[in-house]
Amino acid sequence: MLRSPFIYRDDEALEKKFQLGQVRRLAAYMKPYPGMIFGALAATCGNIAVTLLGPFMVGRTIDIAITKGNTRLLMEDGIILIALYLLNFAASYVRIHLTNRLGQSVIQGLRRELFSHVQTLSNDFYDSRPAGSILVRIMNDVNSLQDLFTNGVINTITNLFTLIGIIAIMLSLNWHLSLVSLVVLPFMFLISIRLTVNIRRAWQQVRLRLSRINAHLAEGIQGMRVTESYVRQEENQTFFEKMNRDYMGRFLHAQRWSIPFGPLVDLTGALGSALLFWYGVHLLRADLVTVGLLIAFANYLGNFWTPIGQLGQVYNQLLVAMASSERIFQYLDTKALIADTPGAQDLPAVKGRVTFEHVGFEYEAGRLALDNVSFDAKPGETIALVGHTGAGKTTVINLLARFYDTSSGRILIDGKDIRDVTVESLRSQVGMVLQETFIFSGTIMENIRYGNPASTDEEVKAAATAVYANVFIEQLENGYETEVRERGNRLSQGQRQLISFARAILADPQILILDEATASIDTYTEHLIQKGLEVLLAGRTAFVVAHRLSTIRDADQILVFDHGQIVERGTHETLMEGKGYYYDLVAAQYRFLA
Ligand SMILES: Nc1ncnc2c1ncn2[C@@H]1O[C@H](COP(=O)(O)OP(=O)(O)OP(=O)(O)O)[C@@H](O)[C@H]1O
Repeated sequence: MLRSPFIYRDDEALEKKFQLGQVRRLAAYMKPYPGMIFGALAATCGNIAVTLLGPFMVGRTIDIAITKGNTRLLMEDGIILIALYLLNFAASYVRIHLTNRLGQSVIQGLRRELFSHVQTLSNDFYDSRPAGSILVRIMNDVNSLQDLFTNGVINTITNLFTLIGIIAIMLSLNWHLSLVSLVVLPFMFLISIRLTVNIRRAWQQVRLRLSRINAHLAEGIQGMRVTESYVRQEENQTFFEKMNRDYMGRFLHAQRWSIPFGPLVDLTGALGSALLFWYGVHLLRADLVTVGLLIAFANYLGNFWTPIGQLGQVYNQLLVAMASSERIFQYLDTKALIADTPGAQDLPAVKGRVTFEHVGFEYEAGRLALDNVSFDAKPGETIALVGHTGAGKTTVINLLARFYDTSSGRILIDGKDIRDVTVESLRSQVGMVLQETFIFSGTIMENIRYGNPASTDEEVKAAATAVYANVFIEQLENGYETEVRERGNRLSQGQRQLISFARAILADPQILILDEATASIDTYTEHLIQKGLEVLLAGRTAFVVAHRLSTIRDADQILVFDHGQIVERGTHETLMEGKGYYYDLVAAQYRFLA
């Protein structure tokens, strides 16, 4: 059986208490659309008018036209009623159209803002949360605000006015009868608020179980190879079935809450009508009311339910929106750790000198990942960074690309502190070839062009040819137009690395960061990579987290890291002669990779 570590972390509450500040902040998103709001409100006035006037007209028709046999008036009232309901239809059409447009516009704007903000956030943000949770916020949390923006605001105004209007008309027609009719009102409120809260919570639990199943499935499918190799299918199946049963149980529980809702509403409505007619008949006998008035009251009573029910719904939507918007605002309020300092200027075209001056860095307070690191790389040099795992090599390149800022010391490019230049101008001149080359869905051509979107097909092909990637690309069934699916599953590690070389050539940065792939690559591709690498490194200042002895051997400087410090430096020859740390490292790690 899989135990607790495999139970997914439901880190987020599904609803939160009402908070006025948050509501105000949400409401501000509707500000850019005054036209739609006023249009929808105007249309809603049409609906309110019909709800208020309809029963009154029916009552009048019964009393004056039908009871007294006035056919002319009957015709007139008939035409007025038809006109009223046509108006209602037109008003509803316009209102629904406008509120949907409003809801979608707000949601689209919010999602755009969220995505563009998340794109500016620094690595520390992505380090601390799984991609799935970011995705959920941008999609699900924003979606869950949709109802509120689409119906919430306009419906609340409509419903409040409708209720006040109905009560006012009823009181003005006959206050005795009004009080009797209003007896059921508190029960209606109670059912609407209490029951729907429980129903909502029950369905939230269902959705939670469903998202756990989804998370488990996603992980299960991604990790299928590991599952198969450890023969863990049966355990996985048991765990999945447990989740499945849990989901079913929650679904049936939610159903049990939902089923009585409709009948209870009907029952309360029927009780109200019974009460109204029971008392009404007394008044009728005493000639205090007319039949028409009684029927008008019954209609008004029927019209109570919709606004009360909808107000209950808005209340529910608000509680859910509080939780979702809190999470959304949390992201929007997260400041990018790395941002342009005031007065930052563009980094001029780089020559390629890179200097680290007493650089120290800690990811977490108190744990130095780099400690007093200094070196100077001249334009065009290749600097190999070597050391045991966790020694600090990746940290050096993370700081150079300014994914993080140094905790102490400074980094200079051509003598300029990288914190004084704009992040964009820095990153556009520092190319990166990472171990795990990300391949986007699309063709090989598009994937290479990612390095420089402005390049022509010929330039893409020239770049691929320069790093010997053309050799394997031309053997694919559609050459450069071959579709590679998400993450490039159909390409080998070596082929992906060649594509990333071509990308980098196309981007043509003066400073290049290269994290060599460690995966074993067949000798032929290895040979291509070797030749491609020479072309790629030529004429650029390159920092290579090297895993091939050949790359290290050709480097102008080798920096040997241990526990965040440079413990040795020099060329392959001088370091080997020294028979120190590097010598041992090569003997232990790189012997077979030569
Ligand atoms: N995002 C992070 N948050 C916290 N600590 C980190 C983070 N990334 C790295 N570290 C820590 O910083 C230290 C240096 O890590 P770094 O990734 O620079 O090592 P490395 O030499 O590149 O190792 P490898 O060869 O395994 O990639 C390690 O102790 C590591 O645990």
